Amino acid sequence: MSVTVRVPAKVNVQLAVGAARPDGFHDLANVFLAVSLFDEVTATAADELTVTCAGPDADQVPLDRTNLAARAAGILAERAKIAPAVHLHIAKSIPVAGGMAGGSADGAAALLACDALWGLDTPRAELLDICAELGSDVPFSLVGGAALGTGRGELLTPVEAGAFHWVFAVADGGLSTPAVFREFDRLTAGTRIPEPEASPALLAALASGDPDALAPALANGLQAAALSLRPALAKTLAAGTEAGALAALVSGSGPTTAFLVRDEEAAAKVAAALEASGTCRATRVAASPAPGATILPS
Ligand SMILES: C[C@@](CO)(OP(=O)(O)O)[C@H](O)COP(=O)(O)OP(=O)(O)OC[C@H]1O[C@@H](n2ccc(N)nc2=O)[C@H](O)[C@@H]1O
Ligand SMILES: Nc1ncnc2c1ncn2[C@@H]1O[C@H](COP(=O)(O)OP(=O)(O)O)[C@@H](O)[C@H]1O
Repeated sequence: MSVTVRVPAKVNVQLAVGAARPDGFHDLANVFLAVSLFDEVTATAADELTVTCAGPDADQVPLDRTNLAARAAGILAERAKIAPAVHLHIAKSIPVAGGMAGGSADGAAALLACDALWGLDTPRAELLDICAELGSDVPFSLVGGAALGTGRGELLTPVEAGAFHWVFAVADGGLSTPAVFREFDRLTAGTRIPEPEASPALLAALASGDPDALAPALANGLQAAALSLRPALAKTLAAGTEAGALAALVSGSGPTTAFLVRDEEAAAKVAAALEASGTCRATRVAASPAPGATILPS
């Protein structure tokens, strides 16, 4: 018997970053938006916990117990006092280490798939607790749509979002999330860092579904740090803007870059121009909001 769960990538339409906390994390006002790039995780009964992965970036995905899908299965089994007897197969489409929460997505998907496979019927609140234990981004991967994440990003409040169109430029290689936060600390050392707060203008623009209102409100507090570690991303951002994107920003901790466009036609044009510019490895077109982790019919 198998259970397959489909789970979306995310872009952060606002990422306000506070000062480093004593536990090393940063308080955030993190406005997450799920986009229609999906991984699929299939859980199949097996003798022991194993992970396989397929897709263009599969060679960059760890297959041991550090894989977030494996960690999710391990934590759920331990709580239920059963053996994690499952094979997890990840059909990977979300860029790896790209600032689109692909590992988090697989963690949330594996949790939902194992819960169904093992017939545990774990309450939603408990699943969200396990997600928060796995990582700051993981609760959002479970719920999808659009949400404001506070605390380290794990405390979610749903927000309203109209439909938007996006192009993503995938960079060569990844960026380490902790390294980008460390670079943020270095760049802001000695400055007063305000408490992170969601922008009312951004939330109103998101709800309106008007890309011309959303474009000037997009803001990523980690962008300067990502650009400092990967200066070539500035060329990618410029290439997308020159091709007619309404706005360009780094997705989360990067190095994937995100381009807000008016419609599907503009998306195809901007994607083609980005590919021709030679400033990225590949492009992906997507729409938002996308649903969170969902069990597919068998
Ligand atoms: C930056 C964001 C934006 O959504 O995602 P990515 O763009 O990397 O996908 C997130 O905050 C990443 O969340 P996630 O990838 O789940 O991070 P975690 O596993 O919880 O933490 C990894 C490390 O990132 C740093 N970290 C993470 C979250 C946070 N609020 N403050 C931090 O300082 C810490 O150094 C931590 O040890
Ligand atoms: N299922 C997974 N898919 C991708 N990466 C994973 C997974 N599990 C653990 N990782 C590790 O997490 C790191 C960050 O990957 P990812 O979640 O894709 O990026 P980001 O944190 O930038 O959104 C990877 O470099 C990899 O070592």
